[in-house]
Amino acid sequence: MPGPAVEAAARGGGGDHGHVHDHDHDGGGGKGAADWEKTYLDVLGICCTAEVALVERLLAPIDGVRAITVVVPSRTVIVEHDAAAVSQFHIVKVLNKAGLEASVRAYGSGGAGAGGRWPSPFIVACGALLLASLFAPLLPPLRWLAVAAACVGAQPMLLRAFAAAGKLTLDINILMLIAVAGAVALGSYTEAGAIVFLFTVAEWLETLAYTKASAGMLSLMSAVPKTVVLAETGQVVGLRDVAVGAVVAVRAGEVVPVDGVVVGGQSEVDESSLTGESMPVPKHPHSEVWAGTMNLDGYIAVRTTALAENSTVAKMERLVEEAQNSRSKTQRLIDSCAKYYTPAVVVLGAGVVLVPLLLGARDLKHWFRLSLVLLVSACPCALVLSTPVATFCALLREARMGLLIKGGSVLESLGEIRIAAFDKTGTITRGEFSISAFSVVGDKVELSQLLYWVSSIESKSSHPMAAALVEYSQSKCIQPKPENVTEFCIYHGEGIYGAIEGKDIYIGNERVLARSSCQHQTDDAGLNNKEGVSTTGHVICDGDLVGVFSLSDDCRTGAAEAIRQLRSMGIKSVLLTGDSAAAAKRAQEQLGGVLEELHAGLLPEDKVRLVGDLKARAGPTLMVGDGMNDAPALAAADVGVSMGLSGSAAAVETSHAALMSGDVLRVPAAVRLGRRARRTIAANVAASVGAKAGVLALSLAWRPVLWVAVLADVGTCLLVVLHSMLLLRVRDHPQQGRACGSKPGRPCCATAKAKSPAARCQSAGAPKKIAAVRVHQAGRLAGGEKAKDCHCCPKQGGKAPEGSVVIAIPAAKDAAGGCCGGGVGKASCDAASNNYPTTSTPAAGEDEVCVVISARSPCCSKARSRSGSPKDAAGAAGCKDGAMCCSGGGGRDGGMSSALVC
Ligand SMILES: Nc1ncnc2c1ncn2[C@@H]1O[C@H](COP(=O)(O)OP(=O)(O)OP(=O)(O)O)[C@@H](O)[C@H]1O
Ligand SMILES: [Zn+2]
Repeated sequence: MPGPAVEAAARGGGGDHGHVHDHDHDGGGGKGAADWEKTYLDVLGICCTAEVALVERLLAPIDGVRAITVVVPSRTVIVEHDAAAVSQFHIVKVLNKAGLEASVRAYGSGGAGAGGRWPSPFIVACGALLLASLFAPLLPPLRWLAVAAACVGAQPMLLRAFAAAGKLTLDINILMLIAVAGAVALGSYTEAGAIVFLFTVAEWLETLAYTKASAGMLSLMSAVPKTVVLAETGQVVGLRDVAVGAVVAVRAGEVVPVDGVVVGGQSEVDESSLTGESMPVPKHPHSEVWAGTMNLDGYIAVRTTALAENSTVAKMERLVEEAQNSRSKTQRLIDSCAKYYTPAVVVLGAGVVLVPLLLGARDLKHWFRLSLVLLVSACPCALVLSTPVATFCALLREARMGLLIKGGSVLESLGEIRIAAFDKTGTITRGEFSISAFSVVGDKVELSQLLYWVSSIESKSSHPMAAALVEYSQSKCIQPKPENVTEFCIYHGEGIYGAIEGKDIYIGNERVLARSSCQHQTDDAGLNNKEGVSTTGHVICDGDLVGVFSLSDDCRTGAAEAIRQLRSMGIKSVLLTGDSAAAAKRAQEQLGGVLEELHAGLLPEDKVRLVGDLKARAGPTLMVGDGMNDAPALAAADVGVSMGLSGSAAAVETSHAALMSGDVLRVPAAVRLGRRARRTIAANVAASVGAKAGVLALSLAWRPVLWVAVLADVGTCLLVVLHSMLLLRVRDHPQQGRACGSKPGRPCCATAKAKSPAARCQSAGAPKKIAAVRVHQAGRLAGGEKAKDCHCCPKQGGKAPEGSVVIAIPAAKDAAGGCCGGGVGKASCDAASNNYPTTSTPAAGEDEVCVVISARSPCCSKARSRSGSPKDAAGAAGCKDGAMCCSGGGGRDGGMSSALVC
């Protein structure tokens, strides 16, 4: 039996997947041979995976059909076909001839079917006849009514059974019909009627449940209008014909048809279909808007930034579709078991009759009955559905929360996460920088000249800092002229380079200073001491430092709470940032010290390596990031979550899940749901296997009862579906989640409260020492090429990426009592026991300063014994009692968790 959702490339191979149209019939035709169209069909006759093969065998031979996708959980068949060669109605007709009850889904209408709401006349008649037949003890001929009930109710089953038999597929309908025939042959008419009635009623109830689930699916993909109004001319054109850069008009109450930027008017837009966020978002010129969101009030003119088929909502739709088709590990395992289960049980059923028959057993009726029970139990329906339905519901729930998960296996991994790594800029923080200072160094250039250069070059960068710098210049009445920039280049983790008016200009952090071979000793102490500074930037013109600036960025609302929630679930959080140690530190302060580790100054490849280390050290790793520099790390993590709408396209592309809003609290919620889905699947599997085992045990221990077997089969099917649907009702955030996160005006709730002992500890001693960290780092990197040769504490075996700053976080005083996990050596352990940051002097001949800013969790002896090097052992031994452990338990690569600054 094939999987519950199988994509069958039927014809013409897998050509261009990028160009897929929705199923509008009028807009599509006559554009040449390759006008592929996608038709969505509700097919009520799909009971379980058995019908997948049937649907494929029916549709694949049709000319003009390119691909068939069967989504069992939502009973949807998606057919990609050439509209000119084969119409939707022909496809529907073929399916209906096989009794599959197919209908074309109208765009925006509720899913699985118009016919689902009330039981079909067949079911009603079957029930009525069966009820009447129960009076047979009073009037014996009434018992024939039960046979009539079976005949009437079995009509739809018969059609499907014939179609399946014709295609040489053994499906549930055939099995049930054999059981009915057997019951009649045995003279148990009531039982025959009961089998049919139970089966059809259960099927109907299942359909009802599915309808509900897939209706949610469709409301998620809110209907994007097919036509748009061009703002300038008022002309109405087809959505597909809208070019990038066209300006379209969106009136109040209309759905935004394309992704774009507002160029006129203002309004509030409901983005809940994309982000799951119910608060309307105000839009004014320069705001971004997305297709599929609802313009609530006011008129806006939108300049499109993407073709309709590349809009975010179209991508979402494709993602959700693909997610339904990708099978998880558990699902694959179950499917391959199911493949052997049915034939095995059918053979067993035959054997149970044949062997006693050949041996001349007396009680043949008993064996025949047992054989029928086995046949009925041969459908692994509930087991096969146990995973996909739960996955479908969980994915749907996540999507409604604004998190698009690319498949069941990702969901499965999400439930296993042990450690979470967060990017800083744009993930933990808003990525909305404000410039706190911008000054000229030396007298080579004027401020206005400098701002003009910087803003012109930054206009070409998509880094969050760039937008702030451009805006700052504009606020000083200086207009950037990106067209004057003749050369442009991005150095990841460093900054940018641009040539303008014959000048070579570098903008970025200390690394860029080194790159530009600027000999200037950085002297930005004045900037550093300012309250709230996070990042310092440099402008180098033709090898001379000509400007410095500082920017700050606030934490996202709920970031601290999200990390705290993760911690309460046993998941540690670490920070991986390309930004400076000072900025990392500031974020940590704002968060109230909730992060276990900070890693700063990382290049994209360092992030990948650290994610690999986390995986080896702690197990399944979650990575949340937004930038281009996060993309490789997102791919490397077990689950990479990108910040969808605000994040870079590369991050969204390589991640396993995309968060459509800036609400980081969705991350712990998603993990919770992932865990819940795992439990649901486990319970489903247990119930479906248990039911079959129970029927078998009952048959052997007492006597085989057919209707009990049928009830167990269809009953567990129904149970599995209903149980899975509970996932749809999981609440977004637990109560505590919202409590402080939603208070406006506070960047991070933890900062405001500053209740945690860690935070108190920090405010006592940390900031001063932290400044020392930064100075050391800056000093080192400003040294030009030396930065390249310097390894951070080589004793660590190079675990800490070159040039990075690793800081273990101040611990709560009451958490003392651990040990030093290793890597940092004795000096640091001693430092650690002081509970505040300490700088140890460099050992002779070493160009490094190891800084330990204490640590968080007490580590266990197990972790200690694992650290291999004698040096580590010595370090561990030196700080047995009272000393703190380097966070992360100082496991195999405890070096990573220590604080090292060269
Ligand atoms: N366009 C730019 N203008 C000025 N400085 C830049 C620019 N791009 C990068 N930088 C400098 O390079 C540093 C590292 O950038 P990178 O994109 O790797 O990380 P980030 O976005 O700051 O942090 P995170 O990794 O947390 O997202 C920045 O902190 C900044 O100092
Ligand atoms: Zn079934």
